[in-house]
Amino acid sequence: MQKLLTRVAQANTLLCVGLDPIGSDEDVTRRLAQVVAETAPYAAAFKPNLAFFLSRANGVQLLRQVMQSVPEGIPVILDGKFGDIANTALHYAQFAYDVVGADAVTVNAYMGADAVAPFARPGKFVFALAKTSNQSAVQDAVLQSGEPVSDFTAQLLAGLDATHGNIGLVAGATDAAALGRLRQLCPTQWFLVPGIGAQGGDLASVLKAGLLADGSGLLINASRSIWQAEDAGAAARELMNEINEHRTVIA
Ligand SMILES: O=c1ccn([C@@H]2O[C@H](COP(=O)(O)O)[C@@H](O)[C@H]2O)c(=O)[nH]1
Repeated sequence: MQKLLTRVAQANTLLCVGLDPIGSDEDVTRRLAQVVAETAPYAAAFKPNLAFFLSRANGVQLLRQVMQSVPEGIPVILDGKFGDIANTALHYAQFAYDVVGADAVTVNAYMGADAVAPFARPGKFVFALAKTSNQSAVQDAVLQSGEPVSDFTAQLLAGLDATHGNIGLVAGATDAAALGRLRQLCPTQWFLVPGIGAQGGDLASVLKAGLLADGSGLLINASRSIWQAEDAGAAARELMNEINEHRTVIA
């Protein structure tokens, strides 16, 4: 969290650059280096999605190469959506932190607190899925108590953050109303927000619903819209500026 806060303050950005590489091994190696170098000045964080690396024979090697190319001081969130019993989760955590060297991970909170806790190592950070950006998200299901699963999960994650101090939420940009409810339930935690760009989330509504009073608290992710842009640096800069315009209005 300290690394993220320092980066956000120094570079004045809430943009998370998603790395979902597609193409031949040769193209991907070159494009990854290019996208990281061109977007780094505008990135509060990078988010490589593990699936796009594991689908290649040299995936873990490529991921470690990416880690080395990220400039010092920019946090890397490994988007693995890990979720298993604690004994197994411990091994996923070792992979993410010790093998890859990530600063943070995404975790699936579906299996409960003990599945999240192994990732909450001191000095590391966890973004746990609370409300995903896909249309058929099961977190919209309503419990007998009358609250949606997403809100129940958010309360679980607020409790975990009170214990560990390093738990944030994943909240999709495609449902700003739900994101606003999560903000009520988790008034200080950081949210990682995918769904802007290719998935059509509305940036203004998301920022209005989720920004903290000091204009922080959200990491806005964009993957395909940057990866596929002719000029990745320009795409990142434009999105960062758009986010900052809204931050100025809201703060
Ligand atoms: O609810 C979620 C959780 C994670 N993701 C991931 O974020 C990026 C989004 O990519 P775009 O190209 O910007 O749509 C991708 O890695 C997803 O797996 C998500 O979209 N929604």
